Amino acid sequence: MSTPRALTVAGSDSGGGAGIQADIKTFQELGAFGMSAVTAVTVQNTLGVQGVYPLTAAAVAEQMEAVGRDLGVDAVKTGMLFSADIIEAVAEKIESFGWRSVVVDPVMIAKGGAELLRRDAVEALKRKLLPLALIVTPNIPEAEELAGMRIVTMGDRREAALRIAEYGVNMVVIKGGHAPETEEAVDLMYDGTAFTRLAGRRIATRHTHGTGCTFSAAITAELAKGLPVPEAVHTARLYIQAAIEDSLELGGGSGPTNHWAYGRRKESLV
Ligand SMILES: Nc1ncnc2c1ncn2[C@@H]1O[C@H](COP(=O)(O)OP(=O)(O)O)[C@@H](O)[C@H]1O
Ligand SMILES: Cc1ncc(COP(=O)(O)O)c(N)n1
Repeated sequence: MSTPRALTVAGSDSGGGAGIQADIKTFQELGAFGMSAVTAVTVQNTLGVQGVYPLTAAAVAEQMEAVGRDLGVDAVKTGMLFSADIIEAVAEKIESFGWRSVVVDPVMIAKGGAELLRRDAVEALKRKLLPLALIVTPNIPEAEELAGMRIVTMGDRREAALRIAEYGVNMVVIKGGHAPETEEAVDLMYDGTAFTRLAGRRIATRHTHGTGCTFSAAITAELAKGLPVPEAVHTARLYIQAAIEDSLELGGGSGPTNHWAYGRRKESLV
């Protein structure tokens, strides 16, 4: 069997819980070979983002070209893209390589409030990148921005998913981590015709740094292995649930999730 190859185009998180670091750990745990094109270096720990140093769009495009041309890519995800220039360069490379298994995590604002996507880049994300995405995974504030509406109820979420799908993306998953406190964390998936509710037990914890990155990376790893999107999303939901439940309790703020948890649980069942 050939080795599944997954590429992340995202920012570096020095704290290791989100961004490129979360993605590569997740790829590895789920059995995909991980590669990266770094868009920006962030100075970050569990207490927040203390600095953002973006790379040029050319540097991002060259990294994608280097891995695409030589190692090959079965699935790609995007995370923090920071500027319209970088988004345009990334979209251009995805198109020129003809990559189809494309997961767009439309990272905008870090949990502590730092801007990871410039406000003037949102339009480029909608017009250039979403039409190339197989699946887009906004959290509620990101879905509000993309759909141009407030989201309070599940009905609002369904309406937002319909609006986001109009940009030409096949599947939309609006994640529920930011929804008001309930017993369950519920993600809503829209596949162009039907809605599916993906629910898990909501864990009372502050250690949710990088949950969105980890969830979208798990989807990407499964797509790289050739799984269909609904199955990839289902596995990603189990992966992030385990990673949040078996918290590592690291750092003085919002700590990382446990990228080993899913694999260790599976091993203990064998
Ligand atoms: N406290 C929690 N308990 C269980 N699952 C959670 C919790 N917080 C987030 N999740 C799950 O983690 C994933 C990422 O969600 P979310 O936090 O909304 O994304 P982001 O990190 O992009 O803001 C989703 O599948 C969501 O349901
Ligand atoms: C480099 C980088 N990329 C993304 C996030 C978002 O993290 P989260 O998944 O917690 O919203 C982050 N904090 N840093």
